[in-house]
Amino acid sequence: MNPPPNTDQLLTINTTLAPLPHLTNYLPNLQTHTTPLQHNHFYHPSNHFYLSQSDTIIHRTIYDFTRATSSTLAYHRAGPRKHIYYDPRNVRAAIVTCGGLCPGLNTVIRELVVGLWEQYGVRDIFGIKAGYRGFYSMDPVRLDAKMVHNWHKRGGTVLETSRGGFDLQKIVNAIQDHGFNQVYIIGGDGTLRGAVKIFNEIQRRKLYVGVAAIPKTVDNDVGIIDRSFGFQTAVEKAQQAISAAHVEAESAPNGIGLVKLMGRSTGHIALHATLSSRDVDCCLIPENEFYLHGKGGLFEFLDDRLKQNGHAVVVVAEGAGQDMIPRTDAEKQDVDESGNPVFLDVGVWLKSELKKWWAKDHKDELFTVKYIDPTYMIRAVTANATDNLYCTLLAHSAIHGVMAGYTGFVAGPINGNYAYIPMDEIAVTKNQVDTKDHKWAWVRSITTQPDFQRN
Ligand SMILES: Nc1ncnc2c1ncn2[C@@H]1O[C@H](COP(=O)(O)OP(=O)(O)O)[C@@H](O)[C@H]1O
Ligand SMILES: O=P(O)(O)OC[C@H]1O[C@](O)(COP(=O)(O)O)[C@@H](O)[C@@H]1O
Ligand SMILES: [Mg+2]
Repeated sequence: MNPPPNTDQLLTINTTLAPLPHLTNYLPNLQTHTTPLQHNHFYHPSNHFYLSQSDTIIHRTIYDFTRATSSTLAYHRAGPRKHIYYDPRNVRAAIVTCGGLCPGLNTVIRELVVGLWEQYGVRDIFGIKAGYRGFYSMDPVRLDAKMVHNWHKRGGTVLETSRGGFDLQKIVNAIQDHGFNQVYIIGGDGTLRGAVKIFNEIQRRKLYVGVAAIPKTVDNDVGIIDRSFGFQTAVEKAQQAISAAHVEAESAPNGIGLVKLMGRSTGHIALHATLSSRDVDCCLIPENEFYLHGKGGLFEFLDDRLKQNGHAVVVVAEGAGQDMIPRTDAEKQDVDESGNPVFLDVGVWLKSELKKWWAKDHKDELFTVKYIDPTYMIRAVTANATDNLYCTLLAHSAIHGVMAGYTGFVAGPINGNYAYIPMDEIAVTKNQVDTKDHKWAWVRSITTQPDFQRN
């Protein structure tokens, strides 16, 4: 074992500040204005109220003190700046939501509108209908603070959303034609990849247009940030499905409760719902391949569990086990309008495999599988209190950043503080469950499920 470090030992951390794009990078003569917050009688700006270029957040906070040096990236802190690069009277802001639903979408829209309206006095705020395609195929909808007043109490997105329809030239032409000079894009990994292209094209055309994105992913699959908004709400809802599955399973001889949860390529919802519920016997996620038959397989484990407890609960993330489900060549090629692979229903397949297994091996014993698929129920809800507050802080962070002239960034929390992260950096990240870390070990220890490593 390594000896503990001396108390006088020094750890040097080399910090590199991630470059944050600014409008003046390509429009050097832009005029600045004093922020209207300075004269807003609800705010009493003190010395530490405004942030400056040098306020940063360090990304990595965990270090081995026995190493003499280490390194990390730092990001600019989100928050109001004293000098802004827009005259609020001339701001024309556009807000768009893209991709699948997520609890809190309406809160983010509401807070963007109210923040622009109340804090900066912006009066020209527009909603783009139905995702990216709405820029060029539909009229923008004028929004005001009164109109969005209670939107946070509604699930979904009042602006509507869609997949596909990304046409870069048409979108940027529409931004120019409508005279938008601030664009707020709310969406997940696909949306962020599109937002990077929009930002690059805006830069290429040297347009006076600030672009900010707010990461939306119920799957929590975007990297760098602590977690995505709506994720906690979804986990909370998922637990209701697990509880129901548990009740059904407990109330039948050899009862299996099977719950399928969202998670296209990551199992965060399944993992967190499993850890919080404690009723789950086996959690199957895309990051950890599993198999059904033979030694160390799912059925051997369930056989034991049914003998011990008389029932079992299995949670499966939608992207898990996809390689095992038989599919036609056409199904293998199937993608949605955004180009995401279309999955077959792992829950339906698993239910049928469970029944086949039982019929073959335990013919005469009673057996029940109750399959619960709460897919859209966990995301088509309003955000809980924590997520609502989080959405507000994200929206306000985005506004302050755009007003300060920053562009091509994503607003998000890093180690509990809000930061501006370059869009192109976050668009290529992926937050997956680390099956080597403590959290997954904890899942394994409370479920005692197999590791599915054939050996
Ligand atoms: N690589 C990409 N380049 C440009 N646009 C993209 C890209 N991937 C997805 N999009 C667009 O982003 C929007 C949302 O993407 P999607 O994958 O459906 O949802 P999400 O953003 O929630 O992951 C769609 O309009 C889609 O066409
Ligand atoms: O049926 P839809 O609307 O395409 O949504 C299903 C997908 O949406 C998700 O919840 C999240 O997708 P995005 O974050 O990419 O929008 C996935 O887990 C799921 O596969
Ligand atoms: Mg996605």
